[in-house]
Amino acid sequence: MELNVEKESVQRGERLGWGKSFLVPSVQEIVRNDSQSVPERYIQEQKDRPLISENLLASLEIPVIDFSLLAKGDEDEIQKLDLACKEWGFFQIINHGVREEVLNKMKASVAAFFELPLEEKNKYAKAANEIQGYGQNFVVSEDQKLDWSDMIYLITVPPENRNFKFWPLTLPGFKETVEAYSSEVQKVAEEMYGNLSLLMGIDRDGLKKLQGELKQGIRMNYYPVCSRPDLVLGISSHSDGSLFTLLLQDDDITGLQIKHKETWIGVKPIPNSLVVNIGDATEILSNGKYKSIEHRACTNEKKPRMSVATFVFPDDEVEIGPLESMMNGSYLPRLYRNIKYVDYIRQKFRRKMEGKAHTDFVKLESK
Ligand SMILES: O=C(O)CCC(=O)C(=O)O
Ligand SMILES: [Fe+2]
Repeated sequence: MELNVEKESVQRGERLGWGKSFLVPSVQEIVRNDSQSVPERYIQEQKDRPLISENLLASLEIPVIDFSLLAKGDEDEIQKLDLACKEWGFFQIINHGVREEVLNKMKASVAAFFELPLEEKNKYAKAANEIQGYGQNFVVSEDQKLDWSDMIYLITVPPENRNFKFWPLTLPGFKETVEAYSSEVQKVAEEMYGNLSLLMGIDRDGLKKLQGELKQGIRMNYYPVCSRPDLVLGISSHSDGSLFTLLLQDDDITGLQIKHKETWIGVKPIPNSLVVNIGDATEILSNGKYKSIEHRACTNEKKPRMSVATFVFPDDEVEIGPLESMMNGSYLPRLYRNIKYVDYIRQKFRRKMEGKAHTDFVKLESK
């Protein structure tokens, strides 16, 4: 119902953008002013609180894929990728080709941005009706619990979609570094796109032909220290709306947790690797074979954590739906309806981040 109303207004030619979010205070600033107290709005309901004290099944580790083997067409590695996407929806990639120097510069640039005084960062603040810029997204009501993090989100590919009013251009090297990182990560994304095509039974360039070139947005997350990491979440449980996401994280802090077989598992970083996770769009294209997995980020008392999430997604106007090759009569019936990508994303941004509620929205009733 709601979606139809929105479609009509798009037809009337209104530019709605991807979504809106209430403006909220900087958590970094809250901690700077008072490092001990945790305001009520950040204290999660009991059921959502992280299990900090548990060992989080540390022995269970997500798969590791050697990306250089995929690029060579190594059959065993492609099978490993299939299993990683199917059973886990999350894996770490090594030998991905993004230069170590670029990874380090990217981390340094993100750190330098968040170190800027608040007045300076606020020059790049997002407006309530935009998703790009410095601030927080997915805040859709006044009484919703808030995440213990700040972020800056920038659309990076295609380059003509960059909106430099949100880029801290006065920060030395920031633009060059983000551009270099964006283009090296995009190559990894292209390789992944090709492999996903093969895994879904179409030609290597099949997804590109069907869905067009990959778009890209980079979300830089900053999680300040928290005196009560047992009460808050850095990012609430959610799945990504992307085709897939490539995450760069600090080497020495385990903050990311994924829900695997109903249990939260911590993702221990492998230095210089990237974490890849399947997004909602791939879940829909694959007719549910590869699921977008719920994940969240936890905080700690000792050290702020940063992460860089690169989301790759199709064009707004592309219709996503299960590929023909992923449906097969009564054996593999269609499980999701088709939806224009921009409509999917708009409904996603209209709700708070809430586990898998978003893919359920396009799921068909029948099992
Ligand atoms: O910081 C992390 O580990 C997770 C970030 C994330 O899930 C996101 O930005 O969508
Ligand atoms: Fe995410």
